[in-house]
Amino acid sequence: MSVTTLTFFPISKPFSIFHIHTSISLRINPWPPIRRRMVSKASHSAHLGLAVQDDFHAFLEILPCDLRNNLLNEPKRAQLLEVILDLGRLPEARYLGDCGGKYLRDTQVSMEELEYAQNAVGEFGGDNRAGIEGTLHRISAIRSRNGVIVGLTCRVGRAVSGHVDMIRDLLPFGESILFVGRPGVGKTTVMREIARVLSDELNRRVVIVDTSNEIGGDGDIPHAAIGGARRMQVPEPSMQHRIMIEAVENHMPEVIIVDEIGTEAEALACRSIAERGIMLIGTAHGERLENIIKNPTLSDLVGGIETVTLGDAEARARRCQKSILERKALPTFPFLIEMRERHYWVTHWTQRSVDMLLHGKRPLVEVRRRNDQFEVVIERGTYDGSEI
Ligand SMILES: Nc1ncnc2c1ncn2[C@@H]1O[C@H](COP(=O)(O)OP(=O)(O)OP(=O)(O)O)[C@@H](O)[C@H]1O
Repeated sequence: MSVTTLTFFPISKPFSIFHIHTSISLRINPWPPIRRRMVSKASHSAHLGLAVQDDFHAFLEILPCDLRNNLLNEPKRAQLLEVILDLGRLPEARYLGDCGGKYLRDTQVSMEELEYAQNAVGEFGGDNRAGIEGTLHRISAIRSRNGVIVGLTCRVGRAVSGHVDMIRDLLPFGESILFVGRPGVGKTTVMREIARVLSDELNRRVVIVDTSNEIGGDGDIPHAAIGGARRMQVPEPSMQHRIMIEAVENHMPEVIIVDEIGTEAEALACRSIAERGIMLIGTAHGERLENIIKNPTLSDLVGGIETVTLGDAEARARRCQKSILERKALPTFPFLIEMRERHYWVTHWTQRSVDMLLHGKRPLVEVRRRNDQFEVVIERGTYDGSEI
């Protein structure tokens, strides 16, 4: 995969988020002309400036007894992503970033231990995922050919508050935002907090279409982390698009939040919802904007692409080939955020970035990151995307 680099404009004096955004119309140009840098202080002060709640004891309950103490006393507990239990193999803990993985004991996982874990969690859905009632943890199963569970990936779910400061300034405008990034980078976690901020602080009517109960947690009463946002459960993952439309038709939302947009039907449902003026907050698989542009199923989210044949004179004037790629329509999501790391995000104004990438140019983007004081710093830079 090609590496994307960013070059920054020099930083001048700081601006407050409020000052910058009150005077702009996002549909015309989201980046104000003289912005170089803006800073917001993280509003919470527990782990690294964020308030993190992880219901860790409930997570430990589903694991073999001898692993519990081991994990409870682990100094890297805040970085723990998931515990892997595979039949006949050593149980493993996986940590964020460079921390890697670690075996938790030197005896293999037994069938009894897997059965114990299965009994301790809720029912597995069509996507082979289950949860622990009242928590945000996600348990995913691997089955044998005859349907028996032979492996479990137990992911720690956390309610984090303060993380949304990375994009808090974008939320009041009601423009749809698509998050992309590698698995585990924190997309679902931030969507949960966005749901809370939009419903409780900005008083929007928010509906979460929660396909595997990952955003609102397991059980029929959603987790407090989503604030006053309402949550619609989805009986089968293949019905996600239908529930999205049902949410709009029956519950009059101003905002729809949906994780893992992955099929053409879901992409179409997003377009139809956006055309009704409803704000969408979603995630899609892919690490970069280019991945979405090149993905035939998902490219509609960023406007879609088509091949256009130019006349001889036009091609000569533009100094390009006669067949070129153009964006087909307005993007469903005016903003696309590449979550490169938990605290390092690249924000695209989708329409302009797609056009420029299709023309072989490097668009201007906003890089949002936390500095050493854990403040959010926003800088503008040119994006060095790979060739489309
Ligand atoms: N800001 C944060 N602080 C602490 N832990 C976090 C933070 N963001 C995410 N996590 C933790 O990282 C793990 C992965 O987060 P999350 O499920 O949100 O990732 P994701 O990008 O949605 O992954 P996937 O694409 O696989 O669903 C979880 O255990 C979550 O609790």
